[in-house]
Amino acid sequence: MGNSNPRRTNCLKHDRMKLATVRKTNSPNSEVFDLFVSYEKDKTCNELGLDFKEIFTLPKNMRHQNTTFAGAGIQIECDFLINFESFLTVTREIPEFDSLAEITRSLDQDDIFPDTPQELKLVLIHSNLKQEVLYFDVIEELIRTETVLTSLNKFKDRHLAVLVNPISGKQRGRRYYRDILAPTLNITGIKHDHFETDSETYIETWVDQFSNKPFPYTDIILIGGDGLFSQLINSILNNPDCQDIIKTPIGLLPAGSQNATCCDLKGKDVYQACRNIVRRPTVQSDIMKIQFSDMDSPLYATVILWGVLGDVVKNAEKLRKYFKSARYTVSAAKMMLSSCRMKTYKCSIKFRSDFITAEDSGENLPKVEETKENDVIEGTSFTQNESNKIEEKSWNEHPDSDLSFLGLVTHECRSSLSKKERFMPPSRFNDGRISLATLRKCGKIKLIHFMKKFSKAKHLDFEKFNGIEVSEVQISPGTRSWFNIDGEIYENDEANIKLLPSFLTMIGNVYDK
Ligand SMILES: Nc1ncnc2c1ncn2[C@@H]1O[C@H](COP(=O)(O)OP(=O)(O)OP(=O)(O)O)[C@@H](O)[C@H]1O
Repeated sequence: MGNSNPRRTNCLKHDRMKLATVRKTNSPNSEVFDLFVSYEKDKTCNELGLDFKEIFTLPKNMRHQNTTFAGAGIQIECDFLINFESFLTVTREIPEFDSLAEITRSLDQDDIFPDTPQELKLVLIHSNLKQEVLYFDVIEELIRTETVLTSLNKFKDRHLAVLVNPISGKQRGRRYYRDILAPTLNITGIKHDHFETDSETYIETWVDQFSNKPFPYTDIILIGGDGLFSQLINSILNNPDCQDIIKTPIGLLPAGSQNATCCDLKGKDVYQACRNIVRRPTVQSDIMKIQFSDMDSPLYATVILWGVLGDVVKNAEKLRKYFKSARYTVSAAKMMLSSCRMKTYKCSIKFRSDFITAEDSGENLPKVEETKENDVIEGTSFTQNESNKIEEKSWNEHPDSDLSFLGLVTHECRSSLSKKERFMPPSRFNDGRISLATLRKCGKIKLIHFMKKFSKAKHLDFEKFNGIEVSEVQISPGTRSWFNIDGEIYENDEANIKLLPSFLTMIGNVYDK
């Protein structure tokens, strides 16, 4: 969220560069301030670099004291401070949200000295769309400030495809688009086309239209949940004429029920997710390729759940209409309150832990021709070649076979429904590992204890819980059972899951470990 607390006092933690002398009103008699950007101590400050930390003003007469105090840890009061984490952009005019396109155009013009005299002012905009106006006396200082601050938005020529799922989660997708993303994109001059899903197959058809054509967008932005994201990557990767699209950076706005993918890319807060979309930091992200024993095409996912979690999600889908994003909780509660004993989920698990880079994997798309050959398996899965390959490799037998659940994830899996919950706290999108989590069979009371610890991300030391890092897994329940693949449900009796490291370019940041 935007942080513009005018009296924060820690700006001297950083070194700083003065940009200009400014006033807060356009009256020539108003109080004068010095405007600074700060950057981390001991780092070289590159005028057009991206390492700035804060923008702040100090009363002009504090300048000398300020120099004396630098580094001494003495607290002084900034009159105005914006953390760069929340700073969105800077414009020349106070934006009116219906005429934002005009403002963008005026910013794009090269003639920075307009014919008609204008007020020398800049409007600093936070990611919560709050604004701060600064008036300048000297045009050169205004331009320098504008140049330094706009340098943060380094990707200018972008054209976004924004896809909104209006039924995701609490059905806030349309509102997030209309009230938050669209105005933000307009302010920052980022072009976009808007699409709204009207059926479960919309995404697939949308991707299909670009078969064998140049993809016209620089970024794909999804306003929805994890299911929408999963649908997008599967629609791209399972269409041999569109696989090149997977190179496109994908950004998310958290409008779904859990939004694990978006939360783990530091986008739990919708404004923060929006800021990520504008600034466009990217993370090369791992995904898993899943080959079911009786499905022709593989699936791609970041989260696979099996056992009680597969069943809970399957039953939750029937409750979507009435309980929306609370459906998972209701489905779990129903299972716990039923008179039946907890089911034991039996399966044999084999895994490998030889970690490879994207180059080694030989599956780093987009090599469209290669993908056609290797990824779209003709006929039944596990062709002779493929199964021979599996046998040649050194597989380890997992010690647990009577389970409550099994989970495979390529990221932590935070949840927008809970503050602390994280399925696999050490896992990161870009660590080149699949985290394999198992919970040995337990009764309802034990499971409740586990869930209590789980909700605080303190479950890693739970006696029946086991978490390991793997590169490939074979799950054989023997009988057909439910697999939850990124929130979608598939019934099968065997799955081979392989890590594709650094396969996707996701917009966002990962949390430090
Ligand atoms: N207009 C629509 N009508 C019906 N279903 C749709 C429509 N648009 C998308 N879908 C389907 O909705 C499903 C779920 O979408 P999404 O992941 O966005 O929300 P969610 O399930 O509420 O959130 P999460 O996945 O975070 O739990 C997707 O599988 C998608 O196919």
